[in-house]
Formats: sequence, structure tokens, C-alpha cells
Amino acid sequence: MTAAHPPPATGDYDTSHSTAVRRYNHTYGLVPPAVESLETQEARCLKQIARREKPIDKYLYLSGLRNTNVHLFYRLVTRHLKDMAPLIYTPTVGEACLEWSNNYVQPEGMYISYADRGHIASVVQNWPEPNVQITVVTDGSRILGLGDLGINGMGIPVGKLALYVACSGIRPEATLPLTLDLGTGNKEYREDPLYMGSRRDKVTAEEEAEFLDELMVALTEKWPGIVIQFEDFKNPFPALERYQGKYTCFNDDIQGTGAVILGGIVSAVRQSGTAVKDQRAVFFGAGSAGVGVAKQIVEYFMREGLTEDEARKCFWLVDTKGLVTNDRGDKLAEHKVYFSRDDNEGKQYKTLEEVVDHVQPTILMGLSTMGGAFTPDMLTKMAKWNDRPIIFPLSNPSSKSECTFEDAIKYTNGKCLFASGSPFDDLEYNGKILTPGQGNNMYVFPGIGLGTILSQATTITQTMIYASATSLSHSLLPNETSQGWLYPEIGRIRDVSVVVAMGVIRAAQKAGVDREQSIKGMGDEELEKWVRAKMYDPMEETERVEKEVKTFGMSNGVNGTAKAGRGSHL
Ligand SMILES: NC(=O)C1=CN([C@@H]2O[C@H](COP(=O)(O)OP(=O)(O)OC[C@H]3O[C@@H](n4cnc5c(N)ncnc54)[C@H](O)[C@@H]3O)[C@@H](O)[C@H]2O)C=CC1
Ligand SMILES: CC(=O)C(=O)O
Ligand SMILES: [Mg+2]
Repeated sequence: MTAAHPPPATGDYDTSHSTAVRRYNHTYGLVPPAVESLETQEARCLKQIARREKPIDKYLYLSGLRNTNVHLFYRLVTRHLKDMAPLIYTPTVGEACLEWSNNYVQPEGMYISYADRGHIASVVQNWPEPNVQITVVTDGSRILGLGDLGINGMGIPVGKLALYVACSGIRPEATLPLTLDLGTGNKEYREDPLYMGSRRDKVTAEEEAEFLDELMVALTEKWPGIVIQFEDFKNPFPALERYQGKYTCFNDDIQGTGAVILGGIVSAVRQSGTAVKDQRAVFFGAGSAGVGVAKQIVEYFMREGLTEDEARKCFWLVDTKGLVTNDRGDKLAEHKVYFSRDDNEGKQYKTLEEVVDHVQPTILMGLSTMGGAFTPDMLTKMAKWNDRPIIFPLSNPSSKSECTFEDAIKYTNGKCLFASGSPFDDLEYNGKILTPGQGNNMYVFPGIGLGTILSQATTITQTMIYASATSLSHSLLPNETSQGWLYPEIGRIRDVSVVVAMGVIRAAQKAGVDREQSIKGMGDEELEKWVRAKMYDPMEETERVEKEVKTFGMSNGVNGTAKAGRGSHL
């Protein structure tokens, strides 16, 4: 390659490109001669996936595909999302993270180490894509329910951003998977010769805060307006508080999860037949997700007419030490204080069983990382106390789910309203096929990101997050509602993301944090068209490049240098 001809990007190797495009991109002769239809390409991929037995091998094949033919990867994922999401996201991404250093083949994102402090900006400069619009950043300290995986957590930013591209049409090259190498509390990794992160213990909270301050400046100076999504940090509350009014950022585990579960709970409460004021929710897990979800539902209960105190009192949070109470004797982490109970009359409830018996809840929510914690006995009791108990085992991946769909149905005699964080298969029960809901933030974060980018919002307000939840609940189609579904069919997620993005845009406009002037006066129909037109569609990519090369190539001669097909992370 000469300096005048930068090396082809992965999108340029697409076998659907015509000879003219291949000549233009200097890939002629670098791929097999046949010019293939999208159907032929897809058939080959599906065959290769089917040939592999283990989900992790399918994951590795798909990673390879994304890195060699990015648009084909996204064509496959968008057209087969129900089958592909469990492979590129939870549960398989959990296994991919556990084995990240062992399976490493190629760079797929950016790593910034604690040793880089003082010159983070210069590391950020190395990212080869000029127009990044969104990043998902983790320090790997709480990857799904799998604990501190250090830099092996990179699978999560990569997976979440793949969903951004597939589900809300953000262009692949506008995404930056970012993993902070701040040490790991995982001794096994630190001693593993193949582990690819720093072999030091986790930095302190103060050291991390200082590091993040520098990172936020570096990211926003390089890419003004960049949306920053915090993901899978062990204690993300302080950073969210510090940055949410200052940068265009949100925390997916607190806010995205809060919104997605709120979206499902609105339908579940309606179907449960129990009035909002009579709802009693036991939350197993009082961390980022537990508190984030509970707070979001408090807001909903208040909009339904309860006072804040009445709404707050509908929640009983349980952590490793039992029911969170004022007089438990330990110093509560700040984020738990809001829900701490004062009506326990001096009695402490140490286990989930005790709390469940004490409260007799209408809602049982699991965000604890404790697989199997919802026992048959608890599920049976939930069905005894309620016509339609709400059972949401939300921990990921599947091995951490507080119960399976099968157990929830079996022990509640098919009565429960169910959603889990990771997918479960449909189930036949009493001659009927039952479909489980997937209460996973993947239903909202793509729309939150897209709406924020398109409205050019300066910050992501609580009203924008709330709007994502209500938009999600409104996105259910009549045939989905009539079957009692709590979440839309997963294959429709691109349409759902449009609805969510529109809700987010409207909320940004109302809050006055938007900067995109051209859409201010648009009605809903016009706005929807505008949003859809802005979305990357991998199905149209071949044609788009073809046209671009025809126009651009002719005016620049055959050896043009525009990277018409660029689209990889790197
Ligand atoms: N479905 C979804 O969209 C989402 C699911 N999650 C899942 O929720 C789980 C928790 O995530 P975070 O809240 O961010 O983690 P976290 O570490 O902030 O909180 C975990 C909570 O569970 C409690 N816990 C842990 N072990 C326990 C035990 N043996 N007994 C009682 N309580 C116990 C901890 O005390 C803590 O309150 C993870 O599995 C994660 O994958 C998180 C975000 C989104
Ligand atoms: C889904 C997600 O964000 C989590 O499990 O952490
Ligand atoms: Mg997460």
C-alpha cells in the first residue's frame, strides 16, 4: 500500500461488493472472485454457526466475522437477533469474558491502564476512528454476576456496542469499546501467565475517581458530544453523581436497568390485578441494579398517586446481611439508605426466606448474582399469596438467574408474570406455549444512546431515562399485549429502539438540553422518518457503497481513497 491508499477497512472485504467497488477499494484479488448476494453470504454464515456445537465457539466465529466483514456480521445479527443475541451478548458473553485472555486473537477495543494516568489523552489519540459518537466503558470490576474480571471484562463493552449498532443503527465505526485496566481483585487472574491486564490489586476508590476525572476530559476533548455509558463498575454511584450533570453520560446498570424493568413492571402491575398502593416488592440484591430499579419504580408509583413516602415503603431490600434496616448495626452504603426500613420493630431478618415470609410480597425481584436463590418453596408461596405473582430473576448470565422460567412456571402453577435478565426458552404448559419476558437493559440502552446522539443532548436527564421506560411500555403491539407479554418480541428491537429514541429526544427537548435545531418543530411522523433515515442499516450498505463509488470514484478516477466501506471497531 502506498501512502495515498490507506489499507482497506474490514467492510471493504465484503464479498457482496461488485468488481468496480473492489477495484476502487484496492481489494480486487484479495477476496474470492464471486460477487455474492446477501442471501448466499447469510446461508454460509448460518451453516458455519450451526456446525459449531458450543456457544463460545459460535461467539468466537462471530467475533472473527465482525473483524473481517463487519457489515455482513451486522446483517446476520439484525436479521436473526433472537438467535444471535444470546451468542454475542448474555449469556455467552459471560463465558467469553471469563476466557478473554485465553481466547485473545485481535484487538477489539481500547485498553487504558492506571499507569497511563497523566497522559490518558495521548492514549486516546491512538484510536484510529475520527468520529466516535458513543463509548461503553467498564473497569471490569463487576462483570454481569461474575465478579471482578479485570480487563477480561472487555467482552461487555464490545457486546453492548454491537447491540447499539444492530438495535439502534449507530454506525460501527462510531463506537468505542473501552476497558480500564485498574488492576483486579481476582487473584487467579493476577497469577495466570496468560492474563493480559496489569498484575496489581484494584486501585482504591479515590485513585479510580481521579483517573476517571482525567478520562472524562480526554474523551470529550477528542470527541466533543460523545455519549459515555458506564457499565459493570462495582460501585458506580459516586461517578454517576459526579458526572451526570456535566457530561453526556449515564450508568446502564443503575439507569438503563431501572428503565427497562420499569417498562416491564408497568405492564406486570396492570396484569397482576393488585393496585399500586397494595404492591409489596422484595428485592434480593441492593446494589447498583437493585437500587436503580427500585428508585425508578418509586417514581412510577408516585405518578400513580402515592406520596414519596408511601411509594418508598412498598420496597424491602435484601443484601448479604439480610433485610436493609436502620438498626441493623452496620454502616449502610449510601445508596441503600433511602430504602432502609424503620418498621421492623427491632427484629432483623437475616435471610431472603425470612424476609419473604415477613412481607408476603406481590413482587419478587432478583438482582443479587445468586443463581437459584428463589427456591421452590418461595415460588409456591408467591402463588398462594397472589393471583398473579410478579417474579423477575434478573441476574446475569443464566447461571446466576435467581430461578429458571421452568421453575417459576412449575411452582406458581403457571400463574406468574415473569421476566429474566438472560433468555430462557419457550415452555409448553397445560397445552399452551408460554414465552418468557427478557427484562434486560438491551431494550432501552440502544434507544437512549440513539436519542441522545440525534438530539445532541448535552446531558442525559432523569426525565430522558424515564421517557425511555414509558416509550418501551408503549411500544408493545396489541398482539403482544393480548398474550400477556411484558416486553416486545426481541426481533422487533430495532423498531422498539426508534420509539425509545423518539421518547428520549422529546424529553431532551422538554428539558432544554438538546442542541439539534432542525428537529425542534417536527411532528411525530416526521421525526420518526428522520430518526430512521439517520440509522445505519447493514442491509443497505452494499448498495450505498456501490452508489458512492460510482459517484465519487468517477470524479476521482479509479483509484479513489475514500473508505466507503469502513466500519470496523479498529
Ligand atoms: N437484567 C438486567 O438488565 C441487568 C441485570 N444485572 C444483574 O444484576 C446483578 C447485580 O448487579 P449489580 O447490582 O450491578 O451488582 P452489585 O454488586 O452492585 O450488587 C449486588 C447486590 O447483591 C447482593 N448480594 C450478593 N450476594 C448476595 C448473597 N449471597 N445474599 C444476599 N445478597 C447478595 C449484594 O449485597 C449487593 O447488594 C448481576 O448479576 C447483573 O448481571 C445488572 C444490570 C442489568
Ligand atoms: C445486563 C447488564 O448490564 C448486566 O447484567 O450487568
Ligand atoms: Mg451491566
